[in-house]
Amino acid sequence: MTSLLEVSGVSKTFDGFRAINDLSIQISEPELRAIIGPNGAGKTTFMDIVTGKTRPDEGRVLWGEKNESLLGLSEAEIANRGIGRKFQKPTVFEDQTVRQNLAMALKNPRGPFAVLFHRKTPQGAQRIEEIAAEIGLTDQLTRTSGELSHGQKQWLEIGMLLAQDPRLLLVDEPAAGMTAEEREKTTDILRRAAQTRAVVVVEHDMEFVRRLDCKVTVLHEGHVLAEGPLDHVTSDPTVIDVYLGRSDA
Ligand SMILES: Nc1ncnc2c1ncn2[C@@H]1O[C@H](COP(=O)(O)OP(=O)(O)OP(=O)(O)O)[C@@H](O)[C@H]1O
Repeated sequence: MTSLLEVSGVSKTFDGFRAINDLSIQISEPELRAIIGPNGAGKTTFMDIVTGKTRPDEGRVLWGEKNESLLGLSEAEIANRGIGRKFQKPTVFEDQTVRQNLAMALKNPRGPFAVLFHRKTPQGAQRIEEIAAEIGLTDQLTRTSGELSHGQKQWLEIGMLLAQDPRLLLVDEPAAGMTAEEREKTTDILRRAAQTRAVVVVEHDMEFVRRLDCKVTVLHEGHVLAEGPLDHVTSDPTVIDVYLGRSDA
């Protein structure tokens, strides 16, 4: 495991309020990491900073073997480096089939016409089958995406991100609105995806985080409060005090 993303000493103030406060987080490759913390802890802002949506006031965000700074890059440039983000709400093309959605998302050879022709190549078709298997939608490939359940749409969107072959996948509250069975399948998908890449999951659902069975980072007031296995962080008195004991946890 080598360090893929290194966030160090990052701070961000909004209108005098310090949402991120001297935050340092390192993500390896491959790795599955869960980030938990009470409302307002800075989880979304952390992802906004990594993806270039929000510029920090200070600190470093370094990427890859060459320790490239992501801070001067646009959101598109950062995405091109191999950072994919899954927002809470699924955004698949509802009128298109599952196969068409995956075909559109496949990483294509660069060039103006490659996108048009790529879909028809045998490699593209094979990759679609592989991704469909990875997200458990093999038997849904010909279905119109709008007909899928909420969970299936979430998996399709994860598949569309996997099609881009990201080195780091940021996933925001994947379990929200899912049935228990869907949540279980989602943990399987994320765990599998994290065997070959870095996957960072922001989640409130503790049972979901437990099933992810990975290193957990607890954020509080924009700072890392505790880090380690779930049992370790959940037995930390400060974590219990600020997070687990609260009704919004
Ligand atoms: N663009 C912004 N302008 C002003 N304040 C902001 C902005 N973005 C975030 N904040 C504030 O920064 C703090 C951290 O917010 P953030 O959304 O990162 O927390 P979070 O841990 O993701 O919370 P939640 O679990 O509720 O999604 C909050 O107090 C929020 O109100």
